[in-house]
Amino acid sequence: KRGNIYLSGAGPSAWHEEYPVAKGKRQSPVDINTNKTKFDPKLAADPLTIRFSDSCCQSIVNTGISFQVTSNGAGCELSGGPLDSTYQFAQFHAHWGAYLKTTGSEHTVDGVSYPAELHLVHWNTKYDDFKDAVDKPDGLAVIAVFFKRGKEHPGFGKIQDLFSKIPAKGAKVNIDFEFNPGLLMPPDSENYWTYLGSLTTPPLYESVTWIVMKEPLEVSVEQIAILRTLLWETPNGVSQMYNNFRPPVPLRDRVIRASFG
Ligand SMILES: NS(=O)(=O)c1cccc(F)c1
Ligand SMILES: [Zn+2]
Repeated sequence: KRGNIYLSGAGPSAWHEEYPVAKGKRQSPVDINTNKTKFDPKLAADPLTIRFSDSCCQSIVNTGISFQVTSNGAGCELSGGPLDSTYQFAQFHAHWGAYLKTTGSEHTVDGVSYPAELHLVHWNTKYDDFKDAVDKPDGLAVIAVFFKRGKEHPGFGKIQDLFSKIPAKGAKVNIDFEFNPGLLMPPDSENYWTYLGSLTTPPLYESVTWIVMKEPLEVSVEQIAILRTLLWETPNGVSQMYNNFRPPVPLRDRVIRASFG
């Protein structure tokens, strides 16, 4: 189906036809070449403040390109570090690869992919709401957390238990248990890279301050597989959802800063 932005036409490499900004100066994701990142003591001096709450996740929806846990943002705010304003939590979703493949994440580190990447999306409260913020240069802040195969993550498993209830694009269910997205942060969330980028899906607005956690979060190999039990439409009909990631694009005239030395 035309609707699948990763599988219709030539996929991400064709997005520029409809969204010329795809070839812009601050696109995402990028490869994080750790030989070229620059430690910024200012980031260490003003630590990132990440606040989540037990009651901030209302529902989960199949967006047709990922799952999305949506929040009213109550008590979930992000400030400090590279941010000059307070950003409010809006949603989290993820991107992942195919069975037995190592690809799946959007950002890479020294050319290496992780099997999946979680995005926790926040909007700048200087704007009225997410929709107003989404296309402004300082509109969004997204925390990216790499998933790595390892021990099971029961917290994320609670969210994955809902996947069977959202089998198709547009399907949505309420989350009637307490879930604190803080569970999805890696043990050490002080070490991160940050740079100015964009949404990684159309419309690719250049509105995101990226905060990429250095430490991955461990989830089990089964949990990586369960991501692929979500379904999406493809040119050959409904099938398992995977490879919903944009590969890295040129860094252009940007330096990725590190909060650690
Ligand atoms: N994948 S992402 O850059 O986090 C993203 C894409 C589209 C909308 C949004 F709020 C976040
Ligand atoms: Zn994303």
